[in-house]
Amino acid sequence: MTRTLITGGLVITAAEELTADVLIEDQRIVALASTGSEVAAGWRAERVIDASGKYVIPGGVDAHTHMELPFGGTKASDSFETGTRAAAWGGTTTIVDFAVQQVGDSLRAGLDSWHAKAEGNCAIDYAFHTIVSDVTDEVLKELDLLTESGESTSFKLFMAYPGVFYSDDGKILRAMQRCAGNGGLIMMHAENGIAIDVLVAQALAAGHTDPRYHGEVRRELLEAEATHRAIKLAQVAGAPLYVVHVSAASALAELATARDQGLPVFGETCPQYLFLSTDNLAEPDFEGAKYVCSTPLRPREHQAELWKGLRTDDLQVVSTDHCPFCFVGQKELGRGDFSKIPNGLPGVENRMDLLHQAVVEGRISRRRWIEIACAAPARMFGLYPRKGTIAPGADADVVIYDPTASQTLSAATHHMNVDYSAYEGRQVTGRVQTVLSRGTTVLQDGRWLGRAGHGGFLRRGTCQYLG
Ligand SMILES: NC(=O)NCCC(=O)O
Ligand SMILES: [Zn+2]
Ligand SMILES: [Zn+2]
Repeated sequence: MTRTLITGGLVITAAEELTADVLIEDQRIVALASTGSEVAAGWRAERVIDASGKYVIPGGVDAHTHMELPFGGTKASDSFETGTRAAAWGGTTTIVDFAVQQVGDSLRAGLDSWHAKAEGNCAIDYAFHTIVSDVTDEVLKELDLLTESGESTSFKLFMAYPGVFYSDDGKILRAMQRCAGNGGLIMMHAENGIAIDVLVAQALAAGHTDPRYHGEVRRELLEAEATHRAIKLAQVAGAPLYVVHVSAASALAELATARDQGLPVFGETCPQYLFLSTDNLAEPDFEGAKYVCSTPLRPREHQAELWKGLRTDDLQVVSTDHCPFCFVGQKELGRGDFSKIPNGLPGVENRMDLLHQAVVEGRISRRRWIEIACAAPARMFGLYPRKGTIAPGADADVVIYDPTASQTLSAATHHMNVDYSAYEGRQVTGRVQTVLSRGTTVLQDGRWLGRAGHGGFLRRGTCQYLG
């Protein structure tokens, strides 16, 4: 047995902050005691990490990533190896990626192919949601089996992307009805894709081909309408609902109304919607393509509403929707036709730092930072308290975070396999110093010690916000 002791840091969880020593045995946290207390003074360990002046926080849980996702004739540029390494550099120690069901195939086939991509390649632990592209009687049975076994207890459906991932309302309702009975959680990409495709064709016919039109045709109203419809369908089915990548204030208002009515409706937003805007999409010389994602970036005014939603718990989770495509050779596929720009932004390495910057700026508290980035995603997707907290019995996924270090985010220094940073040149205060993944030090004082294959697949429980 190897004992590790982290001494003297400010331990921050979603529930409390205390200056404490943390005792780890092999892969698990076994005890916490106030620094300087008699109990802590009696602890001995082979390895002692001095965290004085630093924060000791749970490793981040990023519940929305797309490593190697095939999209728009290309595939996301981070593999499970490069993407999970970058995640760890940024203080994230668990990702939940999306296994994709191809139309005509089973969910099983999609999961098998995602296991093959991830197994033996991840630096940190990982789990899978399943993207359901084809709701059939057989697939409905698979929703039961996968939820029961814990292999995948959450299922993403799309109201967008007709002809690719899109499900009509009938299919959505049937999947929701099934999850109402089996405990699975439906995740929704809420945009009216049928209407958007009409607007895309009209924009292109009018010669509007630049990246900024991506934001214009994916109208806020069409996110709000789809969010409203998804909530009503979930209500009819008696099922819980988790709306992914919420970007529009009016979509958030739909969630807030539903939650005020006591409905089991949850929402996620992403750093890009909190820190970037349509100004980025409008950057000249096709640079706006770097910021094409769906739902799209919105005008700056939406950011204050999203921050408010995070403070009031109308939004519970911040995930990255990390789906990187290089500018050269990938985003460029859409020169002359914005609809051919592969959708997605890099960010798995930046989330913890950007949210800490929000702490520095007084937008959220330190505990709320840990709640929305660690504890809530773990609870939402059945991983708590193994992940998302620092407590006896939890996996020793621990980050020593320097809250005073300053850094400049840049593609020149990041570890994601993508040739640009969506936050190029942005100064942030705070930096990950050391990262433990199940007790193993994968990053120490800016030195990479991790290895592909250390990360293991996580079976999950069901959503822990439901009775
Ligand atoms: N979000 C995005 O633009 N790309 C990834 C796929 C999705 O989450 O819809
Ligand atoms: Zn989506
Ligand atoms: Zn996504």
